[in-house]
Amino acid sequence: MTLLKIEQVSRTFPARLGNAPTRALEPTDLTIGNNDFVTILGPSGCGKSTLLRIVAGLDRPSSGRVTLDGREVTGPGADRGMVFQSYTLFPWLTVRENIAFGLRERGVSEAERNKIADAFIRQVGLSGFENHWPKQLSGGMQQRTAIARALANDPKILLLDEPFGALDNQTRALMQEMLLGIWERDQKTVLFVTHDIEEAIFLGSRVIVMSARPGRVKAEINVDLPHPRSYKIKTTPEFVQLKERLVEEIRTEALKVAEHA
Ligand SMILES: Nc1ncnc2c1ncn2[C@@H]1O[C@H](COP(=O)(O)OP(=O)(O)OP(=O)(O)O)[C@@H](O)[C@H]1O
Repeated sequence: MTLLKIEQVSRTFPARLGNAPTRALEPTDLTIGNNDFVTILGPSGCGKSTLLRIVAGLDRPSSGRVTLDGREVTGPGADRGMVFQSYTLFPWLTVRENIAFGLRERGVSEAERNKIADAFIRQVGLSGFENHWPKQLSGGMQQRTAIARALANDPKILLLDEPFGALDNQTRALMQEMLLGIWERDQKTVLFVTHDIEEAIFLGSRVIVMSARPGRVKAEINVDLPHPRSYKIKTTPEFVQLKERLVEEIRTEALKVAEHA
């Protein structure tokens, strides 16, 4: 069943300070089904974040429309859970309070929201850190908290914009496994932006490759690797073959960017 529909969505940023307008996104179509895990891969500046921000309702398209569960997106809403690359926790709230923030806004009782928050704290492996402040956490732990905060609102779709981009490789690999484990268990719908090819394949059921700016969908590749996936899958011939194909696709686009730089 279709959950998210992106129809002919484009974005041009208006001219500023004598600069020409920036065409960030060509008219783009994308359909995401319930429980899909879709990864969007593309060279720097191809409009990945722009597309995600439009789906989140943080920006408006210049043309086209986005519908979530049949309703047009016109602004932010609790039906979409967002996680960014930069750490966005509220510094004045503890881990538990950060995770329970949306529930508090919705008027859920303290006992109930603590119960829900603690369940997500366990899921993301943060037991024992409930009462820590964000500044006491590593980058990986902050992102675990941000993911738990997004999940605690039980959104229809999770929107993740390079959530592991600032983490070291070891932490990043562990976070990928954690997120995939949650998806495999709870069957959430996820739209995940990355420029890391391995990450896009390991996590995704489908990889969307975007072209160089102005971005458009250049290729859609199904990832038919079995679940549950462990990190060991990254060295299988099937994985390596997919990786080689995507390296070629991305390289072509990156070269176009370099030629115009
Ligand atoms: N608010 C804005 N005003 C003007 N131009 C913008 C704005 N936001 C983005 N752009 C431009 O639109 C293009 C696409 O940007 P976007 O951040 O969506 O790319 P991206 O694919 O997410 O890049 P990266 O992988 O480097 O994060 C870029 O050329 C960027 O400079």
